Amino acid sequence: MAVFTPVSLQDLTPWISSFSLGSVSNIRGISSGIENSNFFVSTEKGEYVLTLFEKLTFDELPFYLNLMQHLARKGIKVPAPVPDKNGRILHSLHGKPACLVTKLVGDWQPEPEALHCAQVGDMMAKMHLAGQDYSLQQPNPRGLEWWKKTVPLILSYLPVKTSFMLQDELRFQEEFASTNLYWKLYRGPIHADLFRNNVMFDSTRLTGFFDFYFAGCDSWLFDVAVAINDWCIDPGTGELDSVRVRAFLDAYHAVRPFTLDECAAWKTILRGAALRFWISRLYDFYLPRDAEILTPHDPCHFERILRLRIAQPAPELVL
Ligand SMILES: Nc1ncnc2c1ncn2[C@@H]1O[C@H](COP(=O)(O)OP(=O)(O)OP(=O)(O)O)[C@@H](O)[C@H]1O
Ligand SMILES: N[C@@H](CCO)C(=O)O
Repeated sequence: MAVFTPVSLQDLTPWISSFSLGSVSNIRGISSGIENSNFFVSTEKGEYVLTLFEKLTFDELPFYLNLMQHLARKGIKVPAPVPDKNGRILHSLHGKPACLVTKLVGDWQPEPEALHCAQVGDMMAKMHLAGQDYSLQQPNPRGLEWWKKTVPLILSYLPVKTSFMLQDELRFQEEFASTNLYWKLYRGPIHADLFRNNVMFDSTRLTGFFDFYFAGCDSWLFDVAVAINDWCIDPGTGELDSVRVRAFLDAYHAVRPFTLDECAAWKTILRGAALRFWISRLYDFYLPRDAEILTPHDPCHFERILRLRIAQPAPELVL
């Protein structure tokens, strides 16, 4: 279930007249997704995706929408926000912030292979480089500051040993964030949530990254680590698959070579990326915002991944 705010063809007809897209012939709610209300919209000019933002505000959205526009203009495969006749990309519909973006062809890939991972690594590196001159700034909304604020809220729900492990890892990450090494890592706008279900493929061809609504400025390596912890694992165990890891990292490195500092930080950042989703999943599990709607993701999955990343040597960033 995902359409929280219904939109009818009658609602859309006057609304779409502020765009140069001709008339609208169809609107279909999209059933996946749990954050926003999404619709496929057919117009005389083609197919688009309409999003009504259920939580993000008018003040928060310019960072995300302008980033997508900036990246799309530089040839990065992402949905491009469609400007209206006055050039505006952020709108209002039924009192909610809304935008129209280009529709990506294809579907997400639930069982990626090396050829998928290589394309994601390649496009991510290109996206990081393209984001270097993006003018808006926003810290990663699910970065260290959010971890520090959120962990105390969930500790009381956890078995004592688990809560110790969570606090130990948070301390470890805080110490790392105070080192010179951490601050020497390349940083800029990152997607920060580039899981399998946020990348579209048309058969085996990558057609775009989407769902930028957790993006923020953080280390590029953190973006790589988030993706590796999802694209290159056995979902049953969390173990890394060396073939897919190599395909991803080599493709990224071929576009934007990893630095020696990044090699030194890699294991810690991989752990941090696992911690980030362990915390958010614990938070959604124990403190759900809309209990009747959300089916929370399994937090244990990322507890398992974190334990593995702590126990095992990290894969070589560069061979
Ligand atoms: N630009 C796009 N082109 C094609 N399909 C899209 C596009 N944007 C969204 N979709 C479709 O809508 C679905 C839901 O989108 P999305 O993942 O952004 O949902 P959400 O509710 O915003 O976030 P979440 O993934 O956190 O639940 C996607 O799985 C995809 O099928
Ligand atoms: N990708 C996240 C959910 C959306 O941010 C997760 O799997 O926990």
